[in-house]
Amino acid sequence: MTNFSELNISASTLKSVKRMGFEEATPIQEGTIKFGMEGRDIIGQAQTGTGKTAAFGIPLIEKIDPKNTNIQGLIIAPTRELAIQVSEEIYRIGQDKRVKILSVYGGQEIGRQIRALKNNPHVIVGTPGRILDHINRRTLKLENVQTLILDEADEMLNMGFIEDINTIMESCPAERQTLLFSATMPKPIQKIAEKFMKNPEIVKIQSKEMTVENIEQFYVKSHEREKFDILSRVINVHQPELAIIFGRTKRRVDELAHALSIRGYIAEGIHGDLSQSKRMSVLKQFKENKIDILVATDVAARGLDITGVTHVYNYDIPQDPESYVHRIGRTGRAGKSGVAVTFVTPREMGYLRIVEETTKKRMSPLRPPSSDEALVGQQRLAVESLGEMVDKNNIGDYRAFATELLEKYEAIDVVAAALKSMTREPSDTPVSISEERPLPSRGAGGGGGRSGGGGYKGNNRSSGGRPSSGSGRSSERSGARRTSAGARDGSSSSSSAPREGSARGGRPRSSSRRES
Ligand SMILES: Nc1ncnc2c1ncn2[C@@H]1O[C@H](COP(=O)(O)OP(=O)(O)OP(=O)(O)O)[C@@H](O)[C@H]1O
Ligand SMILES: [Mg+2]
Repeated sequence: MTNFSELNISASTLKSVKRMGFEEATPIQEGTIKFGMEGRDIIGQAQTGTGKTAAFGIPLIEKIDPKNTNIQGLIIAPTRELAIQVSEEIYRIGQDKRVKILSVYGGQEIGRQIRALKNNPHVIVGTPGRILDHINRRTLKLENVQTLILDEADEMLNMGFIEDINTIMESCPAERQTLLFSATMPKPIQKIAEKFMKNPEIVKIQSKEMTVENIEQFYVKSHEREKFDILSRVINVHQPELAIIFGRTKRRVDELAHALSIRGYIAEGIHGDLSQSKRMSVLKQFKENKIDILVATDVAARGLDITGVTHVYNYDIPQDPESYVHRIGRTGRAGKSGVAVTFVTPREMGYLRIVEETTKKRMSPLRPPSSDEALVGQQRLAVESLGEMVDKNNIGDYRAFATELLEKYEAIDVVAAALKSMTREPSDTPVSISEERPLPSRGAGGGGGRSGGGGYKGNNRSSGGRPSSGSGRSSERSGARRTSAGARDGSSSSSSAPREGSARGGRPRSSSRRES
């Protein structure tokens, strides 16, 4: 472990980093900060939650000349929420040097951004679509950019973003430093990356597994129709402090959030069809623990750093192993522990094996808890809360009523009744979750896995092909049967499983995560 003071960083940055509570550099920080400060191009890969933001943020801030009024650094991130989060962390790192940071992303009034751009920020953090928009309006001048950073680099260089990234790169000087970071870097994408880098230093923090050790990983094999009830029971037993449930489509997320609310959980959904203000308010409430369960599409899978997320549930197994790595990486961050549970239908077992092959980590089978076990979980929670209330001792106002009750009833019955009233008893209020089309079937055991680049994203849908303009989200929405959670698991004959925003106007599927 290296202390930041041994890394030759300036006094002002050191002061900022100390204020952020960082003492020792994490391995990726130790491995890249030196090269970054030497001006080298870097591909940095390290597990989720291990401090990659500061690994690129510190050398970036070190190179900024605050007296120079040009934009000197550009960071591109795949989602709006991540752009905001990264800009906040970079701001903190550059605070003592008085570096000006501006984030630009879709869904925010452009006029406001144009005015802010006139304020001479030194660093821009943004999403590709909005950055391009500003380039086209000539409101963003990138000819003095010295450092270009792609956070979640493999996602940014994936089919859906690559054209935009190319155009943005062309607006930056050829003589610049380029830094690429991600927890995953499939070989074909790394090859693309190396083409526009100059002799990059490749820093991969080696570990046995691609996912962090402190996340316990489970899977539950279950039919589509059983998933929701099992999920509720598992949640009742786990009693997560904060949980994220990932669903495959926006409709799925809406329905799950609604169903969880009906069953008494404090849950909200987040996906790309919501207004930006709604997205931000949901995330804020989740960070402030006003929401216990965030239900999300992959829009929340990458980079988001939310303290206190103890559990991640994949209600649907993700199609790409990379997506799995990033989703479960929302827990177990910065050395904390976490639990991840992935639901998999019998037909999708092949995907589970491919995930395991990629992460080099086996998931343990999780036996679905019985409803009695789920009830015991909730009862324990009530016992704990009651005990805490007694310990806090601010119940004086209730003592007289307690005495009144105890004159009439046995003490044990009174306490039992209090516990019952506090227990969220497993509810069987009917909920409605539409069946999701299963992923294209894949031989259990890997079925050849991911050969070359062929397994990566848009290319691995050979059985289903690209969704044509007719097979996108909207047709899926209207076409799918709405059934109650207890309805039969109708196996769909379709081999395509559209994901968020896919096939809008016939675009290739991997443009699904594009945002402006
Ligand atoms: N040296 C450090 N000491 C202590 N905490 C740190 C250090 N560096 C980063 N952190 C904290 O660790 C958390 C995770 O960092 P960060 O979000 O940069 O991870 P990441 O590697 O980018 O993860 P992901 O792959 O999910 O994007 C943050 O809360 C960050 O403030
Ligand atoms: Mg990150």
